[in-house]
Amino acid sequence: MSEPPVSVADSLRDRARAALGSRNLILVGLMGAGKSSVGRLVAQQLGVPFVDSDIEIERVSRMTITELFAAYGEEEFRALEARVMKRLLKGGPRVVSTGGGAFINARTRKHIKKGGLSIWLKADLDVLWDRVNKRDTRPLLKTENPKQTLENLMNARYPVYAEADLTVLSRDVRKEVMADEVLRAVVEAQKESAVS
Ligand SMILES: Nc1ncnc2c1ncn2[C@@H]1O[C@H](COP(=O)(O)OP(=O)(O)O)[C@@H](O)[C@H]1O
Ligand SMILES: O=C(O)C1=C[C@@H](OP(=O)(O)O)[C@@H](O)[C@H](O)C1
Ligand SMILES: [Mg+2]
Repeated sequence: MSEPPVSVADSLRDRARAALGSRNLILVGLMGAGKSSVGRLVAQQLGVPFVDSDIEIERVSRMTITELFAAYGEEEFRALEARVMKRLLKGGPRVVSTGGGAFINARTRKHIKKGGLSIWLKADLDVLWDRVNKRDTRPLLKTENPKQTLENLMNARYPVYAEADLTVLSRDVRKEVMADEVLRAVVEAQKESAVS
């Protein structure tokens, strides 16, 4: 009996799942890049658990990110974030979406590099701004000129995000298209490491 035809989408999913193996896939990048929403779709496609470090931080602290920043400041938030990330990365495979500052913190970055395959969702300022200015849940953008603040963060952080294992351009296309591009990047990375 002949095999049923395998759809292109199924084979991309299967190939990405095989390429990931038991590693975690960790999404990094600036606020608004789509880490939380695209990460969730990628996990569904791969059939592995999804965790978002911000949601996990809010769960363990029983406070919102905004409340944490207001009560304890950014430094304490980063220390908590580092501890939560270390724990989330212990098991695998998982898709882990990080908060935008996680990969910038040296301790957290070390956990991420050790904990799996990192992928930078890279976007330009206008794409990010269009997305983040619709909500006021991001304490770092509560400034007089939040678009300028976002641009300053881009300038400071992009060289660090560039240390991620993989990069995918986050643009104005559907989240499902972005999720497919992430899967494709995972497959391509595996092919390249097999050749070298
Ligand atoms: N590819 C996309 N197309 C349109 N809107 C998007 C896309 N990716 C994310 N968004 C929207 O942009 C906002 C920020 O996305 P989110 O996933 O929270 O980003 P991050 O976690 O990187 O800050 C959300 O409202 C989300 O629905
Ligand atoms: O860039 C940052 O430093 C932050 C990004 C946020 O997550 P998202 O990138 O998911 O918005 C959240 O962790 C916190 O507001 C700080
Ligand atoms: Mg997020």
